[in-house]
Amino acid sequence: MRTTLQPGLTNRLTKYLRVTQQLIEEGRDAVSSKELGDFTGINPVQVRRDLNAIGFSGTRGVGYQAYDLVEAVRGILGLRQTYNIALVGAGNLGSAIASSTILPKRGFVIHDVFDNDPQKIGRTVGNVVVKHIDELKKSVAEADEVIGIIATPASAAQQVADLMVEANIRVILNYTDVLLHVPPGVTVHRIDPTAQLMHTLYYLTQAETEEAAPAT
Ligand SMILES: NC(=O)c1ccc[n+]([C@@H]2O[C@H](COP(=O)([O-])OP(=O)(O)OC[C@H]3O[C@@H](n4cnc5c(N)ncnc54)[C@H](O)[C@@H]3O)[C@@H](O)[C@H]2O)c1
Repeated sequence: MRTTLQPGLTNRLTKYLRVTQQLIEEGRDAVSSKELGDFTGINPVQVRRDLNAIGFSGTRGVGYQAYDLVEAVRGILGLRQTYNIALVGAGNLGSAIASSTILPKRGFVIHDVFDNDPQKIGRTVGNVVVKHIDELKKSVAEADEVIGIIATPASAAQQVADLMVEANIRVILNYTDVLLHVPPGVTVHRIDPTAQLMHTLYYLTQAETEEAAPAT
């Protein structure tokens, strides 16, 4: 049975995983807690504490073995080697996502792309032939897709989410600005660049306020 991790720890481990995978792709064998800290914005002391907590240790002066770290974190997070994804919306954004070379490197395969526009069905985006949205349920079951991406206009998002839920998709990445309603057991992640900007601007404003404040 897998140990239940605190959401904060899960979130940080995911960040360490992303950075370490990136460094491996850049040819690195080892990674230090300072680097993990620098690239994630997490204090290196916290990095060491987190990796200790999952039973992973490094070597002084060398750091952590990058491959072993990736495997350890993937194991702790219960990640499979690959995930098949169903993407709905073969427009500008959907085509860009389907053509991404980064996703497959990280084990995320856009296995099926769906649309409802007859002009798009049968066309290829990335390496995938666009299917009609009516085929979603059958295709999702066949390819064991547990992740769905919504890249349709906002007006279609809830309807598409309902189809995904019916098809047993458990994680939905929603690129539209609609707040989706899904039953318990289904997780929705909204990709919202404005939220990221607001988050970043908050820290920028804070730093400026601190600089402007007279020293005590
Ligand atoms: N979060 C972000 O970073 C980000 C960035 C860009 C776009 N977006 C959003 O992503 C969405 C897609 O943007 P785009 O520029 O690719 O739009 P687009 O119009 O180019 O593509 C939308 C596609 O969805 C299809 N579609 C419409 N209704 C459908 C349905 N019911 N079932 C299946 N397919 C359907 C259309 O035929 C079209 O191919 C929009 O909601 C946009 O606001 C988000």
